[in-house]
Amino acid sequence: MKKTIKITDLEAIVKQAHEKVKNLKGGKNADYIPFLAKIDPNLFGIAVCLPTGEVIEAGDTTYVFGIESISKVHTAVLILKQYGAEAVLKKIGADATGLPFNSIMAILLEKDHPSTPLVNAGAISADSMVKPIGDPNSKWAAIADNMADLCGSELILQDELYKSESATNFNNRSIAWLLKNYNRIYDDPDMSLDLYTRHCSMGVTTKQLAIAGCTIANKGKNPVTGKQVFDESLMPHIISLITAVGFYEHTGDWIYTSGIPAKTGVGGGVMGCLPGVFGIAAFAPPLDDAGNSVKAQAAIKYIARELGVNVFSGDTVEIIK
Ligand SMILES: NC(=O)CC[C@H](N)C(=O)O
Repeated sequence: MKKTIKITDLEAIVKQAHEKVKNLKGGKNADYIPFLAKIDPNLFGIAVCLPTGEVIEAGDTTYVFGIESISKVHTAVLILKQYGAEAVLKKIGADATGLPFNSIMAILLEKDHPSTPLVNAGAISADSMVKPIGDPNSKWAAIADNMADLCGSELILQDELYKSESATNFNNRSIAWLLKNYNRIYDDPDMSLDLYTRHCSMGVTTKQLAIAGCTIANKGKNPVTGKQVFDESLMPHIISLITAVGFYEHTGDWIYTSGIPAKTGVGGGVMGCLPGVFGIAAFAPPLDDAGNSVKAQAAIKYIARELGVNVFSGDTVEIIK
C-alpha cells in the first residue's frame, strides 16, 4: 500500500508526542557512570529528519548529552566501510545476544565471536579493527570524522564524561582482555577500549542523532550535507544490526511494539531509522532496567503509531508538503 503523510500532520504529531510524554514518570538516570547520574532528568527532546534535510523538532533538541552506545552504530558503519559486510560478520558477528549490553556471559557463551558490533564486546572489537591498526591518533580521527559525517556536524568530546567513564569502566576492561584471549581483539586491547570509551563520551544533540538516523535510512547520503557517507549497499546490513539488538534484552519487545529499528544509549538517547522515510531521535535521561530511555521509547512509539508507519508493514511511505 502507498501511504501519504502531510508534513504538517507530522509536525503536529511530534508536538503532541512531546506534550503527552513529557510528564511520564518512571525510570532513572544511569548511575554506574557517575557523570550521568547528575544530568537533569527532566530534559526531553524529539527530532525527526526527512530525506529532504528538513528537521522537525520539539523540546530540548539542542541540549548536548552523552551519545554512549548509539556511537556503536557509527563505529559499525566505519568498519563496514573499511572491511565490507562479509569480514565484519566473520570477525565480529551480527547476532543478538539477548543479554545486557555489558554481558561477559554473552562472550563466554559464544566464544567464537563477540556477537554484534552493537554490544560492548563487539564494539570494543570493532574499535580494534578501525584502520590504521596500531595508530591510536589516526584511528580516533577516522572515528570522529565518521561520526561527524553521519551527524552532519562535528561532535565534541564531553571531557568530564570521558574521565568519569574511564575511571569506572572495570567491566569493560575485563571484556577487552577476555576478547583478546579469544583472538577477537585486532589491535592493542587497552587502546581499543580507550577509543570505545572516548566515542561513547562524545556529546550529541537529539537533532544530530535524527540527522544520523536519516543518513542511514537514506542509503548513506546525509540529507543535510549531501555527502554520501557510506555505500548504499551497506544500509540493509546496518539496519539489520540495529533491528536485531538495538534495545539489548528488550529488543524483541521493542521492535514488536514500535516497528521502528532503533538504537539506544545510557545517556538517554534513542536513534531510529525507517528506511527511505526518516530518521527519528528522542532523548530523556531516565532509563528502564535494560538501560533504554523510558520517555524516548514512549515518544517514538507514539509517533510511529499515530503516523501508521512500521518497517514491517510493506507500505511505501511518502511525506509531502
Ligand atoms: N548501553 C550503553 O549506552 C552503554 C555504554 C557505556 N559506554 C558502557 O560501556 O557501559
